Amino acid sequence: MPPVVFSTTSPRPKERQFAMTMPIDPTRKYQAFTPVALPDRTWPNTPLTRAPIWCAVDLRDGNQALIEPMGIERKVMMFQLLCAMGYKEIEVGFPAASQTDFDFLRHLIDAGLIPSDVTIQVLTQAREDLINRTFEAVAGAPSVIVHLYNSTSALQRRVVFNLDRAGITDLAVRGATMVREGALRVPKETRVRFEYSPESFTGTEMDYAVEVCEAVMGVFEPTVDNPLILNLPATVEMSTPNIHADQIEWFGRTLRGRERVLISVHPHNDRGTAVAAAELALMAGADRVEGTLFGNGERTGNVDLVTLGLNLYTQGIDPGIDFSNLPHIRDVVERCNRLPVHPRHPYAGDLVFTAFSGSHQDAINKGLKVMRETNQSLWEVPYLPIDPQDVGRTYEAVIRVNSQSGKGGVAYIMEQDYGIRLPRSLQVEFSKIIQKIADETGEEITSPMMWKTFEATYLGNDKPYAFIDHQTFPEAGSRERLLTATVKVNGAVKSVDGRGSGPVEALVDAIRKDSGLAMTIDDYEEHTLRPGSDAQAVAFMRASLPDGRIRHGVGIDANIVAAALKAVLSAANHLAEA
Ligand SMILES: CC(=O)SCCNC(=O)CCNC(=O)[C@H](O)C(C)(C)COP(=O)(O)OP(=O)(O)OC[C@H]1O[C@@H](n2cnc3c(N)ncnc32)[C@H](O)[C@@H]1OP(=O)(O)O
Ligand SMILES: CC(C)C(=O)C(=O)O
Repeated sequence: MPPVVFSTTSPRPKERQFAMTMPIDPTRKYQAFTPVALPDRTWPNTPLTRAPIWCAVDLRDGNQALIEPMGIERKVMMFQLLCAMGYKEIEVGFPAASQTDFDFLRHLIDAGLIPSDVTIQVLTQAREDLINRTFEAVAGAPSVIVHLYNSTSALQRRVVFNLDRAGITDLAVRGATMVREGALRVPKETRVRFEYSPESFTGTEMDYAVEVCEAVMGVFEPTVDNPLILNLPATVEMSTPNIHADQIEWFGRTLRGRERVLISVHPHNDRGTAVAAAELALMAGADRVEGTLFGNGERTGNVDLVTLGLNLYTQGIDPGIDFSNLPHIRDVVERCNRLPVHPRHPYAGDLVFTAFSGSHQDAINKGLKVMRETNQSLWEVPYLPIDPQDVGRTYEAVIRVNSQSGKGGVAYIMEQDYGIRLPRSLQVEFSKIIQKIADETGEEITSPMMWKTFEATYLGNDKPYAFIDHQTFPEAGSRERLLTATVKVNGAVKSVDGRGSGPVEALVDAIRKDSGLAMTIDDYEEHTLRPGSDAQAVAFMRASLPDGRIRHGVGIDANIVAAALKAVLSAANHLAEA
């Protein structure tokens, strides 16, 4: 497979690179979109409660926009992915347009690759030769939607077809008639349904859009049981999503025989609001959505079916599509399209479950902890609109550390990756060390880098004192214990003696006698690193000098007393350095 490309554009001409002033007066070059008048719109008060009928058009609209259109192998891979995810209507191509599309369709049919509950959809223009070829291509398929389109917008009527409204209606009606007749020629076992798109619907006067669609309905004679799909494409997204929703509601309210059609939408993303447009269109009465995985498609793309589906899911609505292995879905789509999915793409991007910033990390960390501790099923974690595990991601990359991070992020990684629950005051101290490194390097601190720093700072700081062994003895006539520790002092092995109520206090006493370091232990915590009999213990000491300076020490050992004594020496070494 060729590598996935991240840049598909040529470099800009040099002289334009730094020109920051737009030379054109937009008030003279562009005009505001004229909305349809719908003051009594009802869609704003109609929440979404169920998934629409989905139609995946990756193999047609997505494919026609690729730098390297898919060959049969990639097409089969995409088709099988879409089927596995649960799409039941899949536009597989424009079979009359290219031999590859034709051959792919024949391969799907002849090799029996179409599941019995999946309907394939094929696109054709309103041209006799193309329609005839389309029917050749679909013969033998179990269930087909033949999708006829012609542009109806004022602009295209004028510049592309040089026809008036009546001329375009005539083109559509003739096309529909040819499609209806073509359907009579296919073998009986192939169930044929029809779809008509007044292409460039968003640039079409609404009264004319209704007029041409009613004329096409007159040919297909749909019924409630065998409805015609009227697909209303935002071939070019031209307005804010609310205006698009007004168009859809207006169309549905005006069309005669609304109950005999399924209204489908097909948003493109020219203004970057295709998802919103689709959602509001569904509120406005659309029954069906055509789109592609991750929004591949002409120019800025089609509406993204993954985002739409998971937006429903996160509102507690079953999208009817399986997104449980989104990394795999993304991988297949990237291989088929030879285009990358952006790291910030909703739900699927590499970085969408990752927090670098301190306050986000802190909140996520606390949220996950509450979820764990309370065993609650309702997902409520700050900054994470969905549980990453629901889409096949892990919590591994949820928190990553750079100069924007705080103690919460550091604590999370130390616990998650190394099982070390840093006490709060040590979190503060260690995160400052990490932040300094991140600031100085300007880079991310990966988990192994963090561990190396932790090790070097707290476990490997062996000057002047390094622990070797210890023994404790009761002291006759006293409740205190005597301790003899074998240590290295700046590399030389030596015994030091002290007394105290326990081994920790006794070692502090021994150090004071040996070096004069007037250290006291302010706090002490210890926990096992792994459950089991050979578990290691990790001990944390917070120690201070009389002048108020505070330092921490950490010790790890299979013996809990030895772990604590190592932590005392680690803290002593830091204080000696201070
Ligand atoms: C919005 C969309 O995505 S629509 C789907 C678009 N997809 C594609 O175009 C991909 C596949 N297309 C193709 O391979 C080619 O365009 C073909 C095979 C379909 C047609 O190729 P050609 O015959 O060379 O026509 P070409 O596309 O250059 O020209 C378009 C002609 O068809 C006419 N036309 C365009 N759309 C339609 C239509 N829906 N119905 C009838 N005629 C149409 C145009 O007016 C123009 O006519 P003219 O030759 O009299 O000026
Ligand atoms: C053919 C139609 C549905 C289309 O692809 C579009 O308008 O974008």
